[in-house]
Amino acid sequence: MNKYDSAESQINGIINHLLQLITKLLETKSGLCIAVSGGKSPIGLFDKLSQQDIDWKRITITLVDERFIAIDNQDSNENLVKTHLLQNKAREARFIGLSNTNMAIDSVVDHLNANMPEIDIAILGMGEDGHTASIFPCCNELEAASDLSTTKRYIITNPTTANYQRIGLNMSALIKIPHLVLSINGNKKLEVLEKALKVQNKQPPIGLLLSNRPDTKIFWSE
Ligand SMILES: O=C1O[C@H](COP(=O)(O)O)[C@@H](O)[C@H](O)[C@H]1O
Repeated sequence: MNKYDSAESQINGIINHLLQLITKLLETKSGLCIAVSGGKSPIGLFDKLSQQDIDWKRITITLVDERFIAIDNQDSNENLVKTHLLQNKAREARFIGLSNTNMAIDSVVDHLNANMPEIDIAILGMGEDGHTASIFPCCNELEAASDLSTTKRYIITNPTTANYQRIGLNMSALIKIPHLVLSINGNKKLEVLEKALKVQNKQPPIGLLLSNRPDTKIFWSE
């Protein structure tokens, strides 16, 4: 785990890692798909990442998860990404969102499962309950969302401790993404993460992810 003494140095650490990784991957691939998390934590990272000299025309940005709400809603992860990441130099990136409230949620998920590109890099977050993406320890869908044998990638979850119905990548899809970055802040989340690193079961979801992907690059600051 990379621990930093300020959020600014943590962001710089993640950016350096991403710049090296993206440059290397673009030597052999014509384009890359990067899935990012929403919530409140990634705002500073998005603002800084948007200013980097990256060949953004070759980058597709998508989300690891989304709330099933209109995209102009303040709580929409798409809204957050459009406001903070798809700005400055990153305006040239392509974006694929996950929510479309003009369609029934099942049809949206079917469409995503049939059409979404493979993801090369995911920037994950974690809640204080150990959820990652929209796989919440409290949700009734936890067992299905944690089934590592499923070939479907996108699922619906209904968290009981957070608002909104969600659409997101399931655990099987998350652990197959070649490059995983986990960014977390605060002592409470550090405590949850350190406990989760010792478990092998589905509780909390971040524990299942990290036990399957010990190569995940973790960045923390208070
Ligand atoms: O609901 C969500 O929560 C997690 C963590 O969010 P944060 O505000 O505590 O950083 C986030 O990673 C996920 O994408 C989001 O939809």
